[in-house]
Amino acid sequence: MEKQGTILSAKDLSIGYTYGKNTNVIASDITLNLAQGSLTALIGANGIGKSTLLRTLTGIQPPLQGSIFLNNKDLAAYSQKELAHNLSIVLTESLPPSNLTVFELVALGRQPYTNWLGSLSEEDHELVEKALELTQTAPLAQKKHHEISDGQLQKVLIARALAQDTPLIILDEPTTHLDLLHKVNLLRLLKKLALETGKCILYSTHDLDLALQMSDEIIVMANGNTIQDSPKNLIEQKVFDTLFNDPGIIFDAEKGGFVIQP
Ligand SMILES: Nc1ncnc2c1ncn2[C@@H]1O[C@H](COP(=O)(O)OP(=O)(O)OP(=O)(O)O)[C@@H](O)[C@H]1O
Repeated sequence: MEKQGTILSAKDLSIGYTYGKNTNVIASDITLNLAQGSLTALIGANGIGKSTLLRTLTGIQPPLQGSIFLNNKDLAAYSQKELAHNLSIVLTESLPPSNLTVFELVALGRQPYTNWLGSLSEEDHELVEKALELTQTAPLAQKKHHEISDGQLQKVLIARALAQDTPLIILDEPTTHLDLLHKVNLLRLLKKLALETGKCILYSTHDLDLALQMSDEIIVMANGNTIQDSPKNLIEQKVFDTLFNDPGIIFDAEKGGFVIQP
């Protein structure tokens, strides 16, 4: 039985790649539970398997073992259209060249609901405008998307996910390319959206100090195991002390951040 308010859960999950008869297991025994209205960070060293896990949780690649449930239904049983009504994905990759305005880009989030001509109903228009407002990108609406900064584009892509109106939003490294101020602003926005709209938001990041301060929960991928808990509990369990396997990178539990010994 799933916990109340659970949007996404995985049990005894193994993730990785198969080539013919060979299997490369990247991580196994992953159990996680993401609730409505929560902001969860996914952290771990380069190459540990964060993107592989996100690709598996979004149905882009199948799990090697175990089960994933989205809104109480097996992820494998979703059609593409149903999935687009339940899950939106924000990637950091640059967008293909186009002349779309910010409004048009955000309106693409309505595609799973529009008719084959892609014309927007009144409700679609309202949802796009609301998404622009929530992300404070309404003043950019008529600009071409290639005329805005990286920080603004991240917000616009989040607006597109909001316009898609799904209970779960997954973001792959949304703070990459941003300076500290814009990283903080983006995480504040995600936290506010989780709180005010009740959405379940999962994002991967290398900004550990920020993840510790801004997230409700953290999923830590480390060699051999994956743990999910609140930042406070993870600090108490000393999970961060051995994250990098380097005696010169020390976690200072009092400051709640990493200290480097040169
Ligand atoms: N398409 C693929 N086919 C086979 N192996 C892959 C593929 N993509 C990634 N891998 C391997 O899976 C492992 C985990 O990679 P992944 O990209 O999931 O890590 P990550 O934690 O997201 O890394 P980073 O923080 O550097 O983005 C790596 O050993 C990588 O070489």
